[in-house]
Amino acid sequence: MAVRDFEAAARATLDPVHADFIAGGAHDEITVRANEAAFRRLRLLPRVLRGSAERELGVELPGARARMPVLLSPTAFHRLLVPEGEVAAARAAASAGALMIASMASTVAIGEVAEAARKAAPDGEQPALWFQLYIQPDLEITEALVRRAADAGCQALVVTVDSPVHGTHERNRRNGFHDLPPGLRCENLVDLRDGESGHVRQIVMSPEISWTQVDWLRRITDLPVLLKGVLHPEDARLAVRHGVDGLLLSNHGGRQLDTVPATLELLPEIAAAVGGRIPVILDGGVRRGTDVVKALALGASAVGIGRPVMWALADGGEAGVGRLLELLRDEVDDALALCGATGVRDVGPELVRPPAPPGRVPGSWDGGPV
Ligand SMILES: Cc1cc2nc3c(=O)[nH]c(=O)nc-3n(C[C@H](O)[C@H](O)[C@H](O)COP(=O)(O)O)c2cc1C
Ligand SMILES: O=C(O)C(=O)c1ccccc1
Repeated sequence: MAVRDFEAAARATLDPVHADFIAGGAHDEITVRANEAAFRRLRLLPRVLRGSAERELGVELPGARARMPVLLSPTAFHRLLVPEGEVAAARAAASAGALMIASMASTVAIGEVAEAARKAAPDGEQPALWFQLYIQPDLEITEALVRRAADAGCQALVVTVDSPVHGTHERNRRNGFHDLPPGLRCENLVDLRDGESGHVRQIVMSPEISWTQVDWLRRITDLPVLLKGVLHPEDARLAVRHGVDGLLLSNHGGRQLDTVPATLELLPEIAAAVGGRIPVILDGGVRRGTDVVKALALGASAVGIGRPVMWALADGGEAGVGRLLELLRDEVDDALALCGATGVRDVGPELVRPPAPPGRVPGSWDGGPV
């Protein structure tokens, strides 16, 4: 079993329009492919004779602790895939001790998602749950959303900043997929402010959102604030200066600006810009335990997965996501053991190498006299 088996299984059952919604990216999908390709290119160079009987897989993140370094990046519209929607993902995450970032564009209200997570978590464990936010130009609406997330018990806000406009997904355009089908809606946006019961607002993506609103958000909430979608090292430095509590280094799975670099390629530069002052979490193209170890080695505190969660949900609901997380947990543990590492904090850049250049390998025997 591998993550790619979940994709194949999901494709066998999913409406092809929904499969395209999940798989698709912006325009030519160059960045979609680049994310996975960057992991495939990089090589691991293990240490030997220095491991331990068990690996420490737990991570401390702003406001939350998780039992594994793989978290669920925010993804919209889970009820397209299974009737329980986000509740199924939240239960599986809480049982596995994985952090879930609930999407603002969730088809179950954040209060219900949090309640499901609490019930599924082992006794005495607080489920790790963050809320993803698109700052709305109407700050009263934004504040009401923040209050809903805080009241639900979310431990941090993840502000997605790579979406000043909607990404152009040509597959959706070709398929005529523009909205949720009747009966499903963005439940977090129901009955916000305008009183009219049952009224659902549209999520507004606005190019006018700036650091001013990020500063404002930091003033109106005590929750840690992370930014998702910072790619430029200069913006990473600005984020630190604005008192942001963490970065989710993400290109939205190649769904916003096409042709941006793979997140793994940017990681060393972003980690250097941040200089350990705040955690950097990476997502985009993570499909194997070895991918997780590569990202950790290059400076990530944890990694996120997007599409794999959608495939696992489509394939088997809560149980499917449970199997996916168990698989990745085992793969990470295995890769760390094979690297001679005692845990997620025991890996550094010395464990990765670029592939050898094509042609003759330096230092190898060239066929001449020995
Ligand atoms: C179907 C789908 C829906 C998504 N919805 C959201 C969302 O609501 N908010 C958000 O910030 N990112 C969203 N993303 C981006 C993910 O959070 C994440 O950055 C990306 O999927 C990671 O790449 P991966 O799919 O290769 O793991 C979505 C991605 C997919 C595939
Ligand atoms: O598809 C996406 O990537 C995404 O971020 C999104 C946001 C809002 C509604 C639906 C999808």
